[in-house]
Amino acid sequence: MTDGIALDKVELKLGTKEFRFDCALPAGAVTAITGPSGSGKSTFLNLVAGFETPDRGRILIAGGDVTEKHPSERPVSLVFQDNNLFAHLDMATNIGLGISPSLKLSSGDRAAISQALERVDLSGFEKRMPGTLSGGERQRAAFARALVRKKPVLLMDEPFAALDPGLRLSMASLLIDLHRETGNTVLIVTHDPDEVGRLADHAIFVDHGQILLQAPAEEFLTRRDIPALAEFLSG
Ligand SMILES: Nc1ncnc2c1ncn2[C@@H]1O[C@H](COP(=O)(O)OP(=O)(O)OP(=O)(O)O)[C@@H](O)[C@H]1O
Repeated sequence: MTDGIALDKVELKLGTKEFRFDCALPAGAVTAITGPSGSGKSTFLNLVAGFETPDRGRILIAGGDVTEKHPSERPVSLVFQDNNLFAHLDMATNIGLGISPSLKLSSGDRAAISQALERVDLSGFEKRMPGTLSGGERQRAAFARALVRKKPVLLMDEPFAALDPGLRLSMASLLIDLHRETGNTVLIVTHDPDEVGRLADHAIFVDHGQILLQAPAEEFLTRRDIPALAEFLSG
């Protein structure tokens, strides 16, 4: 049993692809999910988020069995590459959806939304529409939406992949700051070994639907004995 996240002998078949995940990820740490394209990184995250349900095995979050729970009932918030903002809703409303899907927001909730916008350097953006924001601003807004949910687990699927290198660095340092403040458990899917070095305490390497290595980030980045990992690390 773990306070973090466990995939306990999880098996899943999607089309012709088979996935087997059996691992425990530590609470309060940033774990990078890496691996070649098509290896199963997003599927791993989808199992934790509840967008996929295992054929066998269990998913545990903070010691609780969430295997049969709907995504909305799991103690997680999500940030994806395309940030999932609704184009026809202003920023305060988009972020409010993180608190209440029915948008029954109290004045306290509205204050929390403004605070979260401030925290990601978007003060005063409440009435702006997503289409009027730059890519980096939209991604910061997605962080703000994750922040207001105050969930113990943050799941991110290549959240910085669409950003230019400078923005990628500033978003990474924002993530590190937010992680220090909240102490939450973070899973981040990334293609980029440099991002593992910058952000992660631990890393797992997925290949053909299985975990080939789980290790502290420093060890992970220096291992050369697994050919697929060596290839991934050499870029
Ligand atoms: N619903 C599905 N039905 C059939 N095959 C699927 C389904 N979902 C995913 N797959 C396949 O499973 C494999 C793993 O997909 P997944 O998206 O988890 O990989 P990934 O490691 O995140 O890849 P990438 O880095 O390219 O985003 C891929 O070959 C994909 O085509």
